[in-house]
Amino acid sequence: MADKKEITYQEVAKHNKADDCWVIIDNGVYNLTEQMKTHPPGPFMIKLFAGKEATWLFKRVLLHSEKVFKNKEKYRVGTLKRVEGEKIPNNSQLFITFAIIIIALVAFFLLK
Ligand code: HEM
Repeated sequence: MADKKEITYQEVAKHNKADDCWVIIDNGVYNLTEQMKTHPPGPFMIKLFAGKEATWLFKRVLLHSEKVFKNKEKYRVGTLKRVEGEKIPNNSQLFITFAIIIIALVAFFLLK
């Protein structure tokens, strides 16, 4: 079964481009190359996590319905083979920092 295929982080990290984008959500590895092109807020949100861990933000986006959670299984390429002590990059903090700066700028210009 394709689902059982074990994929190392080293392999995921190679798929870090706009035309070849794999992400990690929980223990699954997903090929979101096609979904990135049609992603409602734009490709940027998914591109930021290309070849990386995306679980934290993916689960917190309230606009991600049950359907999105279920549908993602169609894009699953395998299961992540975790290696003890291996650090997997995650750009959630970068996203949050970026969002806070934008919100602060908007608030500044609206309230001044
Ligand atoms: C602030 C960040 C994000 C926003 C506002 C956002 C918003 C959305 C919206 C509105 C949809 C459509 C929902 C629907 O059809 O019911 C969607 C779908 C989806 N999003 Fe996001 N998203 C964000 C980040 C991410 C991230 C980080 C990932 C994974 C790396 C991701 C993966 C997906 C996937 C796989 C779908 C389903 C696409 C499909 O089946 O065609 N999103 N997102």
